[in-house]
Amino acid sequence: MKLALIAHDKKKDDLIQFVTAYQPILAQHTLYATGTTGQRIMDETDLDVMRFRSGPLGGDQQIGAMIAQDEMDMIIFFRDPLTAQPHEPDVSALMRLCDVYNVPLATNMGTAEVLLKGLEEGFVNWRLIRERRE
Ligand SMILES: O=C(CO)COP(=O)(O)O
Repeated sequence: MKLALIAHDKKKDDLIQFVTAYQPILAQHTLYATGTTGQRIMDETDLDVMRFRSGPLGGDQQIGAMIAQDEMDMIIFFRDPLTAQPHEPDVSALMRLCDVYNVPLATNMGTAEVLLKGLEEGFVNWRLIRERRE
C-alpha cells in the first residue's frame, strides 16, 4: 500500500512519536511525505520516505495529484487546528480529494492508530467494494 504522512509544524513531534511507535507496520508499505515532515521522519526513524515539496510550496497538491490518479491508499495528516496555515486552500483541497476518491484520511493520532491497526489486519477493502459498484 502507498501511504502519505504529513504534519503541520506544531504536530510534527506527535507524528514522529506515532511513526516511531508504529514503525513495524509502516515499514511494510511505501511511504510518501511532504518535504519537512519526510525529512524529519528519515532523520529520526529508520523508515524510508519518498519526499514531495514542503506543504506550503505545493507538497499537499502533489499528494492530491497522486490521489486523483488513484495511486494513494491512505493519508495520515496530523493537522494543527489552532494555527492558520498560509496554504489552507491546499490543505482543504487534499482533504476534499480524499472524500472524492474514498481514500482513508486520519487527521489526528487517535484515528491514525485505528487506520494503521485496520491496515495491519487487512481491513482495507474499499477499492474492491468500489470496483464491484462500477
Ligand atoms: O504544511 C504541511 C501540510 O499542509 C506540511 O508540510 P511540511 O511537511 O513540508 O512541513
